[in-house]
Amino acid sequence: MNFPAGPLWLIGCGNMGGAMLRRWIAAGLNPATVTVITRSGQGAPEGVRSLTALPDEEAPATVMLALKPQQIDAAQALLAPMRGKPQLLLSILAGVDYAALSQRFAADTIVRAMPNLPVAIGKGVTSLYTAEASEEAIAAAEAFAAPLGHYEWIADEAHFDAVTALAGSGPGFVFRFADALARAGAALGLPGDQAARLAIATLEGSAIMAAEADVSPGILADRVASPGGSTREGLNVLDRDDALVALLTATLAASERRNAEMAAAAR
Ligand SMILES: NC(=O)C1=CN([C@@H]2O[C@H](COP(=O)(O)OP(=O)(O)OC[C@H]3O[C@@H](n4cnc5c(N)ncnc54)[C@H](OP(=O)(O)O)[C@@H]3O)[C@@H](O)[C@H]2O)C=CC1
Ligand SMILES: O=C(O)[C@@H]1CCC=N1
Repeated sequence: MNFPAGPLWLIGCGNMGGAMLRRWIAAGLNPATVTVITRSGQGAPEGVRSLTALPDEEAPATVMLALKPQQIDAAQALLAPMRGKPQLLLSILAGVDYAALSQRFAADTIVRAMPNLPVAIGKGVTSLYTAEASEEAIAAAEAFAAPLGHYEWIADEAHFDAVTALAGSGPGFVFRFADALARAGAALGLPGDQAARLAIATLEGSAIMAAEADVSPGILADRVASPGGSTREGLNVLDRDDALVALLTATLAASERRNAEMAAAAR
């Protein structure tokens, strides 16, 4: 799939915008078609023009908003003098909804995109939502999403905050789990560095196996647990009163709530 024709402007290029842009360039996007605009002029990959104000000699085909949700008004002020309107405006701002975006920004099509950090290695998850789009605009959004890893359209925007909690924030929770697994191993007496290596390699193999399996992770967990063996004893701790499910439900609910607060602040 080819990238849509440029120019592409990124407003903000930090942890997430930078990860996406680096991946796009690795997948063949011509860096000469990209302009990054930030306050500091820092963070753009090599070969990409980096500015602190809008370029006045070109009109962008695509604009991606990659600053913080709390900076949406600054983005609106920054883009106000833009010539014409882009064909596609992508927003990765957590929480900020389609209505808040369309009130502030003119574009032929606005698409909310919620990536996660493994986009950096082409193994991310990107959720997409738009209220209205032509086939051409959908193809353009997918051309940007495809090199990042798995992507899905979310039919109902009301689910977007939950999707953001599960997949957008998800790597944060998984990294924390990896750390906790290692610390638990160290608490049993393993050297810390060895426990960390074993925990990460175990997560890597298990995630790849779950992705390739034709049965659910629940069934795979049962396959690890030999009858009367030690895994079942450990699973009993996670399963007692649905302890792990309850913990993760509370975790996602807290994130979802914060997304809703950020959405309300942007309205
Ligand atoms: N981190 C993640 O895993 C994910 C983040 N997101 C979303 O991505 C967005 C960015 O998050 P993240 O990359 O983590 O944040 P960072 O703080 O790493 O990056 C923010 C970027 O915005 C720039 N910026 C801030 N203010 C302005 C401004 N007024 N004009 C232009 N640029 C500005 C900053 O540069 P400077 O300070 O130089 O202006 C920086 O490049 C957020 O909306 C977040 O919800 C979505 C999914 C996952
Ligand atoms: O923490 C945040 O607000 C963003 C949203 C998803 C991941 N990071």
